Amino acid sequence: MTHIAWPDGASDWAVEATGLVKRYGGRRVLAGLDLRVPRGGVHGLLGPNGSGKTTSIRILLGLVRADAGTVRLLGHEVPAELPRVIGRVGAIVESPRFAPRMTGRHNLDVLADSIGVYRRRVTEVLLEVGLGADADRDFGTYSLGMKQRLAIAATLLKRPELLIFDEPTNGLDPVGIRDIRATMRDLADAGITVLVSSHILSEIEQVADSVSIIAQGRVVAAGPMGQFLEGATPHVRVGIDRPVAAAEVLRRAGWRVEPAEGGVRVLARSAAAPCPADIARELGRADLWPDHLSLERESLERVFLDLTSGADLVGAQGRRREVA
Ligand SMILES: Nc1ncnc2c1ncn2[C@@H]1O[C@H](COP(=O)(O)OP(=O)(O)OP(=O)(O)O)[C@@H](O)[C@H]1O
Repeated sequence: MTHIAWPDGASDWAVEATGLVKRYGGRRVLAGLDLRVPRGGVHGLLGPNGSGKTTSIRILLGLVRADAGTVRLLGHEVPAELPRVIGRVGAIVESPRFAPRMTGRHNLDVLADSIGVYRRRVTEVLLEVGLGADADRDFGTYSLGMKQRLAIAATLLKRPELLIFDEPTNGLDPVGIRDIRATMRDLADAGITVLVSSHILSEIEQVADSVSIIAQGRVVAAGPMGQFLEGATPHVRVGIDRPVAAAEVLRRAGWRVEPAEGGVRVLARSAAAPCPADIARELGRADLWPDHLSLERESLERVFLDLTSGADLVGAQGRRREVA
């Protein structure tokens, strides 16, 4: 059972993978994975470590052969028609290798020559990723974030329509992460489709227009980002120094209550969102006084955790969150 929330009639996919199965030894790493990436925007492929993100991406790029299933990249079947489409796709799957004693620009010049791209394109791509000012420094002196941006610049040389990045912010500091995020946003705004994998929710939440959540080798939820959060009812976060007593009172009053840092989280009694004033009144009657109450929207994090938390995911399908 999956939760797919693409708009009716959506059909313009940059990536369309159906029923992908991959086994390593006796182990099934992909278990019938269906992945749709709409043309345009940033699409996040979000999943815990080991869920099959890299394997899926490698299959999309024809680097690994699936045991079953089909892949279409920009409308072409992969791997059969790969030569016809690969020039329109840029990817970073592993750490790219550049020469440390050559400048960023020189590294790209060499690459441009080898793939038959004019060198003036090198200047353009360096500017596109914000490396204009550092282009003439040795690659070895770059921060990790700058190295990663140079790798992105390299993928842009051929003016791709689709970019695929596997965990591009791994190992970066917060500034590097922010820069990569901004770069991905800029590229998408310029009309390139960006598919980016990550196991870090907040990163995807901040940059992606749509998302596929992958767990144990399958896509368990997918759709435009707004769909995930819209369907979810808001909850009230209650900051209180006696959370156990507060939870008891609120449960008796009919709310669903969960522990939360510094207090409790109150979920809907019915389809309507819980009302902070009602909660405050109930607590006040029991001589319990919260230091704050805030109405919060469900975050992608909660949806993700519900969908990917081992036992729930496999066994208790009824408990899964509907996002459609
Ligand atoms: N070449 C291989 N041989 C054997 N097992 C593999 C191989 N490649 C991947 N695996 C296994 O397949 C599973 C999925 O790996 P994959 O790298 O696709 O996941 P991932 O979601 O990208 O995880 P991570 O974020 O940790 O990279 C893992 O258990 C991994 O150990």
